[in-house]
Amino acid sequence: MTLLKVEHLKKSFGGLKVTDDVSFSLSAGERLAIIGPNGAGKTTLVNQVGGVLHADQGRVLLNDTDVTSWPSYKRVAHGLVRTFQISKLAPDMPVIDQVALAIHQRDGSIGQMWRSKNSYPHIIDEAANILAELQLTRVAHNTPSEMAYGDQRLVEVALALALRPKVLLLDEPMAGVPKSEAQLVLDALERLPADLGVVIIEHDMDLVFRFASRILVLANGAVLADGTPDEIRRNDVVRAVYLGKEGQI
Ligand SMILES: Nc1ncnc2c1ncn2[C@@H]1O[C@H](COP(=O)(O)OP(=O)(O)OP(=O)(O)O)[C@@H](O)[C@H]1O
Repeated sequence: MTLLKVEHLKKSFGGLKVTDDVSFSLSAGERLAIIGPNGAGKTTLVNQVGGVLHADQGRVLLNDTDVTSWPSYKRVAHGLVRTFQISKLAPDMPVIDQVALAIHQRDGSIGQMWRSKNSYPHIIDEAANILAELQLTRVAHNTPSEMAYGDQRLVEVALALALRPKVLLLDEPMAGVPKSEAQLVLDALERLPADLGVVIIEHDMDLVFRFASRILVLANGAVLADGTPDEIRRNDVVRAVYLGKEGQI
């Protein structure tokens, strides 16, 4: 089942074409990595898909509904949720409360946050389950300011999952994560719900080639290649333009 369709998106900043006729689709359960050199247009593309930025031309379809003109909050309500490269966590609030807040936001029951937690046990249970799926139970009652950076990035994923996405856009989940914590993040990402469609922007090629079922390579805003990790690894044009002639992948 196709969850997301991007058709002929175009975006320019002044004379600079940053998205140049990009099309791709994403099915339920697919893990699509978008890779490309710095400045290739990955973030700009994901911003247009998420509705943070509007395309000059082209369409974005979510479950066959044209959402091109929709603001991001409306796309979120229809199952398209993204995380950001820069942390948006509240530094001093226990993470289980932050996840509960996201669930309340989703359900339109934010007013209940002022009551005792005993009055919304189902929400606290759901928050605890989301954290458990990401192997974050051990830090559920910690605040981000006292957590390892890799765990903080996973809490961002937990907040996104609390919104019950069908499509999750992950913007560089490994950015800033020390090598010693990388395995933990990858393990958690591999445990994301099987039917979720995931689009990931990532520079860490270890993660990309282990996590992705398909890879879209961008260069100068245009699609250079779209294929399975094996096809991308063997693609001479990708090696020459992006990965270096020796092909470090
Ligand atoms: N608001 C803006 N105004 C003008 N130019 C912009 C703007 N946002 C991005 N650009 C330019 O668009 C191009 C694509 O940027 P983008 O951030 O999408 O690339 P990227 O592939 O995500 O890069 P990186 O891997 O470094 O994050 C770059 O040349 C960038 O300088």
